[in-house]
Amino acid sequence: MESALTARDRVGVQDFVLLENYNSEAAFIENLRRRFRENLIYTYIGSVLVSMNPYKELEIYSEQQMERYRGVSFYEISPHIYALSDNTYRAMRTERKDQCILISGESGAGKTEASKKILLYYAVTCPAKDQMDTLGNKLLQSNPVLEAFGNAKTLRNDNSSRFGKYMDVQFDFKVGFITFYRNEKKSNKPLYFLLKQGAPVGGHILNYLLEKSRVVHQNHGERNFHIFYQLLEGGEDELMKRLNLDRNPQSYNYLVKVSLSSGKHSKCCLIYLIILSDLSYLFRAIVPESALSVTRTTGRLS
Ligand SMILES: Nc1ncnc2c1ncn2[C@@H]1O[C@H](COP(=O)(O)OP(=O)(O)OP(=O)(O)O)[C@@H](O)[C@H]1O
Repeated sequence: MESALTARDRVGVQDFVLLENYNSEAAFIENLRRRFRENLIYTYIGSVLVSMNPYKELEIYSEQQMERYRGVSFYEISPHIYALSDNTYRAMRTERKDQCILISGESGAGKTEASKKILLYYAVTCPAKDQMDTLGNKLLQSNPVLEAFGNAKTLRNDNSSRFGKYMDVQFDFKVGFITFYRNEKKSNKPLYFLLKQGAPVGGHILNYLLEKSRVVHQNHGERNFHIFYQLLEGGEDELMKRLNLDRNPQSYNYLVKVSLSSGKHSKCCLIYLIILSDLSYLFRAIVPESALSVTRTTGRLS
């Protein structure tokens, strides 16, 4: 198992706990900066992962990288969101307790991307049950739908989530026993329960605090929810005709700069409300329901 840290991994300190000047904000920032210059965007503070948005594609999310982090202890290898994902998964299996990963940060920090990386890690590395082997993929594939209705371009982020998201992934388990033998005699104890499978079998995505006001008002330089533009751009001709829509977003006040008193029509608002009410059914179809859920906090990102 490869666990050696390269010289590059050792730029600065990879855990702020090891920072000599640990109570200096300047030293903290300087360490982040030194690592960031080397495209090392992850640094630990103990079990918390600090992530910096590189705003460019880095070659650190491949399947080979996932393999590197599988089953390896947190501190043996350079900090990574896969390390946190793997650690959380293993804690769930060994402690047999629900786990929670809390992702926080300002707009554009990379929270949504981080959550996708975590899901991708589970989709690729967790054992899969035959009938459910695409669950991780289903959760991932639901993202574009959610983002169409809940994301919009803002001044800080071209794909800003305008709602809070709670997502849980449920894993199956099987209770097993180990019976210990001493001198070929069966001992009464101990009997251990084992979490044997650990395959993702279900999940939920809950949305809350959707910024509904964006439908009728956006700040300068910002846009309405993606779905409006996607509908006008990609909707089939027949649908466009039925909804009496024209393809040019400029025709709609709500898709350019809004003036509520203007005479232009606001059909998109109505369409949005109808589609939004259908969304829960759509998700029920994509994401099957099942048993376990998550609560324990193990880390913070971004
Ligand atoms: N790990 C990463 N690698 C490369 N680019 C990234 C990464 N994380 C984020 N980005 C870039 O930054 C953009 C903003 O990230 P993201 O949408 O995840 O931010 P956010 O914290 O969810 O913002 P908001 O709170 O506004 O929704 C992404 O669209 C992507 O271009």
